[in-house]
Amino acid sequence: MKIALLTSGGDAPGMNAAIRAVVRTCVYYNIEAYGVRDGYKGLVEDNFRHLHSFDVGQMIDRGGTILGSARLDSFKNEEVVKKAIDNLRKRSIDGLVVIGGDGTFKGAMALEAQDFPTIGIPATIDNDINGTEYTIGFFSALDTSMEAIDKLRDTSFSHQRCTVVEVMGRDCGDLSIYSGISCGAEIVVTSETGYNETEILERIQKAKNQGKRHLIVVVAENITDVNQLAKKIQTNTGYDARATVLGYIQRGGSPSAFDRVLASKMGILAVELLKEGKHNLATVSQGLHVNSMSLSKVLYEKADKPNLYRYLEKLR
Ligand SMILES: Nc1ncnc2c1ncn2[C@@H]1O[C@H](COP(=O)(O)OP(=O)(O)OP(=O)(O)O)[C@@H](O)[C@H]1O
Ligand SMILES: O=P(O)(O)OC[C@H]1O[C@](O)(CO)[C@@H](O)[C@@H]1O
Ligand SMILES: [Mg+2]
Repeated sequence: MKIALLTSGGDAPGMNAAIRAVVRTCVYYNIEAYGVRDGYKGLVEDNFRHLHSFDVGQMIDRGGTILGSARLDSFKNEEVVKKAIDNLRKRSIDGLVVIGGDGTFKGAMALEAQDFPTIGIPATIDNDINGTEYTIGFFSALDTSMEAIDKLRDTSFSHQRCTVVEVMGRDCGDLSIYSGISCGAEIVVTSETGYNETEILERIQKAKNQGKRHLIVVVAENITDVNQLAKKIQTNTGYDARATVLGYIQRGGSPSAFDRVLASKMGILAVELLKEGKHNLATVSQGLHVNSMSLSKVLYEKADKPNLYRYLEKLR
């Protein structure tokens, strides 16, 4: 049997641990593993490499992805997907493991629609895949944002400032809300909370009137210009205000223990599913366990996520 694997979309800490687990599990079961360079781009350009056990040594602790990643918009085109499948079939590859976010999973569904057996492993700092409680990379990115906001708190307190911090997550507020809980932020704004500038300014003004020395406001990306918001806070509330965009540091760095374990469990399961002839599935985290679920369900069925804002309210 031959299995190919790729990483796609934004890189996430723990992708290397997932690659390692897929390759080493293949070696365990006498399956040939082939790494594809730069996501779907390498699939279309026929950029494959046979991977051995030693090729994935010394990397469980490394951020990024040794296979490289890319965004290939043309993969939405059926002809481009067919070209990728031609390359896979030419090499007699029996199944493919794709490691990435929701977009990557849509690519997996496009491959399945053309009858190519595919398994998705969720890896994105955004935690925006419905059917899995957590995605690989999310908690590592959270550690990074938590450490950064802790540092901002030091200077924010010292200078009696209102500190506005922009956190990544595309359209999903999870990284922002978890950052807010773990750093004790006073206000968190995400697409789920909605953006009501007047109300935010009123709340900050109220904190000032109550004698609060400083404030942390976490704002998810794609909501508003945080520099402009800081200016408005300074003009309207009496706080000196500054904005910081955390940006791509959230994508890098060594994966946390949680992400390494999650990636290892999911990598093993992905290979075992293909070995058993199962596909069109994603690996998902459910509590402390790793399970599998159909790609369409994982993407489109609304998950019953806990309402984390509840915790924030009580901690204010
Ligand atoms: N509808 C689709 N059909 C086929 N392929 C798709 C589709 N959507 C996305 N893809 C492929 O998946 C790649 C990765 O998707 P995307 O850029 O959305 O990142 P992602 O996997 O969601 O990761 P992240 O959001 O963490 O950066 C795209 O560049 C494209 O090649
Ligand atoms: O790397 P790019 O293409 O700028 O994408 C940025 C996006 O990717 C993510 O970092 C996830 O990988 C999102 O949080 C962000 O919106
Ligand atoms: Mg995505």
